[in-house]
Amino acid sequence: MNMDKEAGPRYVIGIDFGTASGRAVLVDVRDGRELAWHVTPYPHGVMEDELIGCGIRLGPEWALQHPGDYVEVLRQSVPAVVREAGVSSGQVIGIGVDFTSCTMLPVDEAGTPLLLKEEYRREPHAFVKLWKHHAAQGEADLINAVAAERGEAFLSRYGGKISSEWMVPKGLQVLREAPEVYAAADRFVEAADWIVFWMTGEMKRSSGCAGYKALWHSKEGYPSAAFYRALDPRFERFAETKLRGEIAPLGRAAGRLTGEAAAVMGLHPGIPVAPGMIDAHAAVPGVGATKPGQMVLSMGTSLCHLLLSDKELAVEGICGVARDGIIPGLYAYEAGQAAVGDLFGWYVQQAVPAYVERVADNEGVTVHKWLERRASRLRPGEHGLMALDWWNGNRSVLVNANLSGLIIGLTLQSKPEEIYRALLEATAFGTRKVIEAFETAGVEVRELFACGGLPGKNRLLMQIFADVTGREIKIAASTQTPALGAAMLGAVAAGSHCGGYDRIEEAAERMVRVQEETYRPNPAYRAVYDLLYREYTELHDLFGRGGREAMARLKRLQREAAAAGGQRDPEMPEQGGGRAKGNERR
Ligand SMILES: Nc1ncnc2c1ncn2[C@@H]1O[C@H](COP(=O)(O)OP(=O)(O)O)[C@@H](O)[C@H]1O
Ligand SMILES: O=C(CO)[C@H](O)[C@H](O)COP(=O)(O)O
Repeated sequence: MNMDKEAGPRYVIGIDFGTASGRAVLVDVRDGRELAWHVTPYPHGVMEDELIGCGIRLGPEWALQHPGDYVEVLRQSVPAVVREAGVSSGQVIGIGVDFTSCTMLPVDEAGTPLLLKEEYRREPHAFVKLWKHHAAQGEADLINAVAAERGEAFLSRYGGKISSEWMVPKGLQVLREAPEVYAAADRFVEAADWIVFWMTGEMKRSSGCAGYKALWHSKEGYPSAAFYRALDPRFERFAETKLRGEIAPLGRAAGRLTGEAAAVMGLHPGIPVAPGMIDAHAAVPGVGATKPGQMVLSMGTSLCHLLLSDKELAVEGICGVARDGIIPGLYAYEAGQAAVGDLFGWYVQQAVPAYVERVADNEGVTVHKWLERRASRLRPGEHGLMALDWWNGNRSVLVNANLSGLIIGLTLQSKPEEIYRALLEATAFGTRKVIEAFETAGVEVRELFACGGLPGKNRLLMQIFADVTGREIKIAASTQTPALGAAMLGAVAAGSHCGGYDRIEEAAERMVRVQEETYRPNPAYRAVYDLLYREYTELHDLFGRGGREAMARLKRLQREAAAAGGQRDPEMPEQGGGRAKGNERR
């Protein structure tokens, strides 16, 4: 592409593919100003109960998506931001994308998703398995047992356990439950890599997705064939065949926009496209974090903790660590909580009494807002409740999707706003556990930044996080931080010769701001929260480490009942984290 053709300022587009929707943001390369953004809800949403359109029931813990929805985001949101910003498409010099992960799908030799072929349209295993598809826990347990028994060195890079959310358990589940789909799949790819392929025609694997979610290491590659064979003889060549593909490092273009993709997106062909980045990782440059000791809390449906450090140490229950994983020259650690916004969303959609909805409606506020206002009037400890935030299992530090939610202290006097506050607090206690795991291992946490949808939605939540962790929290100025981070990668993919930047740190210096207002801990509340945290820890250890298997047994009974045909009533409304519209209304 000849960038001299168009005079004037240069722009980049960042596209963030979240759990329920995708959004594009158009950013000025010179100063990071966001000129326009646009959200496209996924038409199929998240399929948790059945395959939309054909009524095929899914088992417990399934979560699927349709890749056509991602293309819809490109078709709608990209032209919309160019139009709304009033810029010429010839001034767009780079594109970056970030995606939830591990969100994976089987494709054929041509890169076409298997579910688009007639014979697989009704086959759940041919669909995209979303990051929060937890039905591969049995496979994850097997992988962890076999890896520990064989003394596989990679385990320590992943906090000692692999999560059911990742590529290998999901691939193994396909092999065991739908061997014909496994055989028909030329490869399994991250959705982040597939959408870059769709735009550029280049099927490359982003180093971040491969490193954090598919057990790949820049020096050691994937685990050995002997390891995969020990899992299942049919799985021996999994990495060599189904995961094959060039690894695309950060900081370079993965490819250029094809003519066909450019026509759909209303852009010029030839624009450099950066390799896909994990959504939470893109938030790190997006808030301007580039130094050791800086931790970014990417707070949305889930919460991802990203910590930069100059040391590599073994930390309990992290999701992964990689040198150069996000910022060149530094180690980037990832940990996480699998339900945060989704937990609050579940409560609002599934458990608040009808009167709350009525009163909120009369007052012209959402149920979330009403509950937040009421809960803000309570002092710490006043509700007498304590919750374990494991509604979607525990990602860090216990790495166990068989764990589930819990509230104790309920009485006949308990009020909805009290329960809501207890849920907010539980997620903050979970984050304190993660911070302590890093510090216990000797990895310093000096500064906290928060970004994602939640900081702008719920002030009480942010204050509770500051009080419970006892730390100041700086809030990203951008409400679209992962998309901004992705746009910055687009600027780096373009490089300075095309009007972008050569290094991500340079892009961060020029394109990022944090808000002036921060959340500071309230010392009086801190002391009570220290006491409450002790209670949280006692419950956490009792159910998470103490050999109490009640949660796992209940899940097993649930699976057995489902297998015997007693699945959920199709007339019941969808659960939290389902289709975007229902989620946002309240
Ligand atoms: N006022 C609110 N307080 C707390 N959580 C909220 C509020 N409004 C929406 N949520 C939750 O926020 C989540 C969406 O967060 P967001 O960052 O926008 O999405 P994503 O994680 O998909 O990028 C949903 O799970 C929803 O239940
Ligand atoms: O595991 C992840 C990142 O490593 C997922 O992408 C993430 O947890 C889902 O993100 P969001 O809450 O923003 O939808």
